[in-house]
Amino acid sequence: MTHEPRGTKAPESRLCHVRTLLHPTRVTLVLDADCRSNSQPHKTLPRQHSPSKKAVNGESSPKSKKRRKMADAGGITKTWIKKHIILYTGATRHPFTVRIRDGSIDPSAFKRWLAQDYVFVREFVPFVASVLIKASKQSPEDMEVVLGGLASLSGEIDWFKREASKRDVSLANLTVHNATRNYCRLLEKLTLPEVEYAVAITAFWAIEAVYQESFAHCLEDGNNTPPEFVEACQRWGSPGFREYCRSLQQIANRCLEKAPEHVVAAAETTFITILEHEIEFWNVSSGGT
Ligand SMILES: Cc1ncc(CN)c(N)n1
Repeated sequence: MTHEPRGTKAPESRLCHVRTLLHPTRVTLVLDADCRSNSQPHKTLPRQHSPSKKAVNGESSPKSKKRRKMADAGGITKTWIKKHIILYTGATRHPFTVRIRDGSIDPSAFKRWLAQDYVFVREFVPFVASVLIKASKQSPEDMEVVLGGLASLSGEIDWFKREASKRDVSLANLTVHNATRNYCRLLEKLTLPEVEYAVAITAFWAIEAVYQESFAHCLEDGNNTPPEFVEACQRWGSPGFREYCRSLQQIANRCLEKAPEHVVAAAETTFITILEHEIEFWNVSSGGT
């Protein structure tokens, strides 16, 4: 499957037609007639066109005023979380992680997740490396935050190998599920040099934030997380990882405030697409194909 440059449909018009159906083990996304179905390619890359000078300078259009308001309200990404709260909750409170938290997780579901996420993380490395290259051209501070994330992936890959061997999960000759393959293809597209930094850093933040929120919930008060899964939850649910995600979010907000309208629109579409992919990915872990 290849991803074409994104279409012209505004994210707002798509999202008002999205519903999620909750089921004990999976979250189903339902898109109405004028939205694409789940099986169609995701369109996330910015269209190549020249924005007007006003849009570039972000000066006086009603949209740029709206953006300034969003910045004052705690950042554009925060307003997107609120705007797309159904999808966001679908990704961050998925039955898979909720079951880890309440202790009812099937160990075979955890093993399935482990193997698929190992595949994902290996593909995540070149994506993060591409964000690092883009960050290095923006600011030394951004570069250091992204470099920290990239460096930690080496330990993460080792952790997956150790966990797999502890749990008798073979990482050789894995069957890669469609949801994993599709998500990896999205990462590949987002790795391209022509993807704007604002879009790439927003994607990076969203990917990390879903795991942070999901696994932090498994450690919050009232949890019944079985001891054998606590280490996994701490990997992404720790205060340190939360701080790192906040730094990514601040970088994304800063870039989005300065970006032309078409890049902001592309970043929002990418944010939505990532939430959809995260849900599909959890669904596989919960027993889907
Ligand atoms: C699918 C997925 N999403 C996010 C992460 C966190 N890096 C991950 N490991 N896997």
